[in-house]
Amino acid sequence: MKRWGMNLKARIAALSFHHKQVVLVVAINALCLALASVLFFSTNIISFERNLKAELASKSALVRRSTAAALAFYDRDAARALIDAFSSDHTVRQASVFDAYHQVFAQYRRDGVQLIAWQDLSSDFYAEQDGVISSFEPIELDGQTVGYFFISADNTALDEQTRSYAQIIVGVFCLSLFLAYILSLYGQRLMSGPISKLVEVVGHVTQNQRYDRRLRVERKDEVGTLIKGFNAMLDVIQDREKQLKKNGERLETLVEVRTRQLYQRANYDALTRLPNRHLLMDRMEHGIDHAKRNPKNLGVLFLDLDRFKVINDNLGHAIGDELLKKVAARLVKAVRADDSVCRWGGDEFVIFLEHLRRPEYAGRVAEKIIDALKAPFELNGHSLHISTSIGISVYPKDGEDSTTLLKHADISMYQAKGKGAGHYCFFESHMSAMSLERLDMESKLHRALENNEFSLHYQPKVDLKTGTVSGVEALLRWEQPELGRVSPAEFIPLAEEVGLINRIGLWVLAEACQQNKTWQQQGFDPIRVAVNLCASQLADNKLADDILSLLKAYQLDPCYLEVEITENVFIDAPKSVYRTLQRLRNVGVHISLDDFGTGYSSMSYLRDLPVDSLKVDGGFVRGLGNDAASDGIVQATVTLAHSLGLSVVAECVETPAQSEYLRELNCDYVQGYLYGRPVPAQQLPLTRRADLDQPLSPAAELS
Ligand SMILES: Nc1nc2c(ncn2[C@@H]2O[C@H](COP(=O)(O)O[C@H]3[C@@H](O)[C@H](n4cnc5c(=O)[nH]c(N)nc54)O[C@@H]3COP(=O)(O)O)[C@@H](O)[C@H]2O)c(=O)[nH]1
Repeated sequence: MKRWGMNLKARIAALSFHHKQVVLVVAINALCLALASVLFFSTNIISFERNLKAELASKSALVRRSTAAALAFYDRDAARALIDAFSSDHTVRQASVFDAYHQVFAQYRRDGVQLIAWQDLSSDFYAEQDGVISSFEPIELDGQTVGYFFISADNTALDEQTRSYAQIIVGVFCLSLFLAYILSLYGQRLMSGPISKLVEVVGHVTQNQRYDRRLRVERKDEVGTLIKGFNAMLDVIQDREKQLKKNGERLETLVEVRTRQLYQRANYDALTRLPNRHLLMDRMEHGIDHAKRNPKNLGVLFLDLDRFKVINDNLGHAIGDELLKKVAARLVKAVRADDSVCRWGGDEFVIFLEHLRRPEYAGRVAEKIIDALKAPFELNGHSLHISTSIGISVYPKDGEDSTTLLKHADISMYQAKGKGAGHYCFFESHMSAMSLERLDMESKLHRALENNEFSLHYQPKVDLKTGTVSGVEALLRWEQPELGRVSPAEFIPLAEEVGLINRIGLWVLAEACQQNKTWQQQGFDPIRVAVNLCASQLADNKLADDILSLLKAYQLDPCYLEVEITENVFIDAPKSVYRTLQRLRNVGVHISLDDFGTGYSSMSYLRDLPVDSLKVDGGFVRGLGNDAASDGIVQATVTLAHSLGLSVVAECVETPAQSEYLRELNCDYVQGYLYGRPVPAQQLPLTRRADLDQPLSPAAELS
């Protein structure tokens, strides 16, 4: 039963809304009809039965009144005549009149009906049997019971009536159910037709994802409002859909652009727009794979710009960046379209040559590149000169994978740097070991300051007129526990490259100032101590402050400090370098131009430089007396310096002849092995008067 109920519930739930409503209406109708039928049926049957009984009771009353006299006069015939009248009434089964002594007085019975005896009569007023109704009552006359009357009749009329009522009820019930069904079908169609359409449109919208269908609003009731609302909702959805589509398209474009940007960012250098190292490696790998299948040469050129750091530090990063862009453009122009020019990082570029007929042709490309960079770069009113050192490795000779080829090109680039600016160098197998050495030295150099491995040696400068030591040049020495003494010519360029020179340079300045003060405190005549400064130190805007602080800290008069700078620091130098030097000079620090004659010297620029003396390069001094050009240069330098009010120092004076010659040329000061090699402070042969023809002997050492 429970299962049946659940099945019915499930079936009803599965019905459409329209059918549910029909079922509901029919069910309610059936219920009402059933109730009405039961009510109608029961009231009618009851009243019919009551009528039958009333009729029987009135018949009984009539007979009792009529037979009372007959009983009183014991007139059986009269009573029988009255009773027999029932024979015409086919419903009466039997009628019996009993006298006061309960004896049958008169009787009628229909054929086949068994007569009832006095003793069978119950005291009930109506003793009912199935399909029979009866009446049994006393017959009274003047208040005295003179007899009894019993009558029974068929109840079949009631059955017939019941049956006919039932037929009517069933008929009416069925007809009205049918009508209710038909009417509710029609009514529901009328009511829920628009809802069905609504459902259909919803289905269409959901299935096809198209929001252009609309329902006609034909009604003004709730369904009409619902349809209006539904249409409005579709309008909103359609608008949203359009918006979404537009947004989607915009997003797609954005994703495309971003993907392109990401690709660009991942594979290209943001500044120069050249492929970056990632894309280069990719291209190299691809090229090597190809070359493995179709044997051919590939070239890798590793470029490092010379002096870029100086320009960048001096003129600022903005100009440095512009310069890199212009260099990149010239590189691209210098090589063929199928060669890959990539920015490796900083001022380093790599050019990958995929079509190299012969390994040596890579050298021609290098030459082309060096030539391409020769013309100055005009930037922000500066005419900048830059060159590049190029290392070359060739596949398959120098390596069969991209990493090895790059490493070998890098190593040979350092070799090229060793040759001076603007050179190239092919990789050779012995270079690997040299490169490892360099790396090793680099790491040792990083620890040298902390480990107190540096010291200063001092070389005297002698006044040619008085023969006295007028000053000393402080020269840095590095005593590395494992490598022994490392030449400054070797480690100073390395310190510049790895960015350690400024820290080391500051240490040199502090040490030299302190030592000079110590000499003064020890009672020696005050002398000037010269310290070499390189370009990146001068590019540091804090340099003047640092030097002034040191002088103050060691209470050294600025006139006892000299800084030696090379002409190269002025090439493309920003105003700040001049300001630094001018500031130092203003307080009395002596400024000397080292290696004079080897750089870009020109009369006009010399006039404006904040310098006090020129130091003739040792190369010219060595040529004195042997080489007319050297003689001429030294002579011209002395004349020029004096005409500008500058003093002249000649370095690397090794022989008395050179010394004599310099005196004749009117040179002011000399420095060289002839007067003393660079030695530690304690061994410095400081003399008040130098013997110009003899090197200072350790015997003359002051203590
Ligand atoms: N920025 C800094 N540079 C420095 C510092 N200390 C040294 N240096 C530079 O290193 C280069 C090599 O120096 P060094 O090996 O000390 O050579 C110097 C002298 O020893 C050498 N010299 C001196 N007299 C003679 C001589 O008669 N003959 C000869 N063959 N060599 C001699 O010359 C070098 C001095 O050169 P210069 O500076 O040009 O006066 C060198 O470039 C140093 O400048 C430092 O602290 N900071």
